[in-house]
Amino acid sequence: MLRWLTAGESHGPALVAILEGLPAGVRTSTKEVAAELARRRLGYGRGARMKFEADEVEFLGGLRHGSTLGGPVAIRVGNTEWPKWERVMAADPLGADELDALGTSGRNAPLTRPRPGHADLAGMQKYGFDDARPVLERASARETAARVALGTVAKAFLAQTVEAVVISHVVRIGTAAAPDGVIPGPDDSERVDNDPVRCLDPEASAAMVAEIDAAKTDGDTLGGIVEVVVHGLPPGLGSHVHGDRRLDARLAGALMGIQAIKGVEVGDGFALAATRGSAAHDEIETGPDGVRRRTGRAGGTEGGMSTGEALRVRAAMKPISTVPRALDTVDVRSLEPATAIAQRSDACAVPAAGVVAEAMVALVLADAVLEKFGGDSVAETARNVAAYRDELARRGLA
Ligand SMILES: Cc1cc2nc3c(=O)[nH]c(=O)nc-3n(C[C@H](O)[C@H](O)[C@H](O)COP(=O)(O)O)c2cc1C
Ligand SMILES: C=C(O[C@@H]1CC(C(=O)O)=C[C@@H](OP(=O)(O)O)[C@H]1O)C(=O)O
Repeated sequence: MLRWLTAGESHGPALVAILEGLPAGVRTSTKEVAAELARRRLGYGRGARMKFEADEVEFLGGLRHGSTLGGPVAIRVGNTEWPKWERVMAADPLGADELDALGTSGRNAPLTRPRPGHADLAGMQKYGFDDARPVLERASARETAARVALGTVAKAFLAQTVEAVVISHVVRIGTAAAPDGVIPGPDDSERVDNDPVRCLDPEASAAMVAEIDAAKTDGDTLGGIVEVVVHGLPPGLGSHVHGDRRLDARLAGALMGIQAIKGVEVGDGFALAATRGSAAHDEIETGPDGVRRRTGRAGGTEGGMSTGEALRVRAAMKPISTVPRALDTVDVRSLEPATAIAQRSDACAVPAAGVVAEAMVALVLADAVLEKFGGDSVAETARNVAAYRDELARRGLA
């Protein structure tokens, strides 16, 4: 239904992202994408590059006068670092003089001391490189800017069809955790973004900032956990009929596809494993809004389908792998023990990972909405959504 693809290197001229399969009439703009990209750059613990680099957004196709045309949407996110890397990352072969001028030091120095936890060593083994540069350029989470650009369009589609709102917050950085049960509402986005670590609980936020400061002082890095919450989804997105159509499986795959994400939890997932069924499942009752779950432990999916309750998924991020107090490694040329590459880096990027996770969840949900409701225009999709909701109401089920 909906397909997406990104291309580009961390220090190349630009990232390019394509979204194919979106109906006509989704209202969005360069300004809206730029605002989402700005959210991704924020967060206490990000490295120097976030300050001096800007994201240059340009729609290359699929959008006219602020409305999608039904064709592939193509977005370019320019890397303002490019002038410094023009030679090192040149697409075309360099002449002998240019190669001489470039040399093998500074930015062009071969990176032969792979970082534990990054893609360096496995990438060098797999692709036959003896330099980590060609690997890290694409493994870098710079690529997540392209995903967030597409996620902005997916979010607009969700808002304009099913009227769903996607929001995220940070629930853990290192050992500092937000209290359980603090879940952002649909209007809390600004409040979350105004916090330095995008955490809703002020005390936990202060503890997270202190933990980042301590890690930096020790030349160390941190990971954590983000939670994405989606309000307003209809029941019945995804399906129980086959594993690869399950909404929870599709969300987990998309979140695990983000750099450094090593665990995904739907609702109270892992905690539920330790409780009895009577205390784990969300009992069903009728009320003014039709048939509803009394609690939200399942995180808004049952049987691989959305339940119509708030969707809640968590993603666990491992600590940043460029550890300033460099870790032990091996120099792949000499095979002698060495310390790993440790250039400038983020100390903690969990707040940014939350924004990226929102984008991935929005893309999966936009795909699931199109699968269920179809439509070649936003108006058509919205009509189909309204007809489904009317039918659920007629049956007393919504
Ligand atoms: C938003 C974001 C920013 C990141 N920044 C850095 C960084 O500055 N330095 C670093 O070594 N890793 C950083 N990472 C993590 C690496 O991209 C990631 O650890 C690496 O790709 C290997 O992860 P993997 O084992 O999941 O592939 C970042 C990840 C994300 C999501
Ligand atoms: C550039 C971004 O993140 C980068 C992700 C990243 C990594 O290894 O994943 C390493 C760092 O890049 P550099 O080594 O050039 O400083 C981050 O700055 C970004 O998020 O826009």
